[in-house]
Amino acid sequence: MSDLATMKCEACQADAPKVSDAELAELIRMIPDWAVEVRDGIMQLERVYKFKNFKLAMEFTNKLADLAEAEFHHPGILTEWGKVTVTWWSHSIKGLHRNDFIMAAKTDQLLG
Ligand SMILES: C[C@H](O)[C@H](O)[C@H]1CNC2=NC(N)=NC(=O)C2=N1
Repeated sequence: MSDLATMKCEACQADAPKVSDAELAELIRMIPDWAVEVRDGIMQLERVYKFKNFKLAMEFTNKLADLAEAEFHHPGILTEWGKVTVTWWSHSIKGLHRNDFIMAAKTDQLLG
C-alpha cells in the first residue's frame, strides 16, 4: 500500500492549492483502483467497492464515516445493495487536494 495511507490530512483552507497536473499524474499512480472524474467542472476521485450484500456494504460505509470524522475530510458516498461508490474531492477548493489522495488510500485500507 502506498505511504499515502500513513499521511494525515491538513485542514481544508479555501486558499489551499489544487494538485498540479504533474502531482495528479504522480498521485493517481499510487491509488491505481481509483478513477479521476470531472463533474460540474470539479475534478474528483471515484471508486466502486463491491460487496456480497447490503449489510456488508453498510458496514463498510460506517467504517468510512468514522474515518472521515477522524480526519475531518468527508467523501461522497452512494451505498447500494452489494456496492458502495466513494467520491473524494475538496469542497473548499472545488477540486482535488493532496488530502483527497490520502483519504482514497486510507479508504482502500478499510477493506482489511
Ligand atoms: C466547514 C468545512 O465543511 C470543513 O472545514 C470541512 C469538512 N469536510 C470536508 N470534506 C471535504 N471533502 N472537503 C472540504 O472542504 C471539507 N471541509
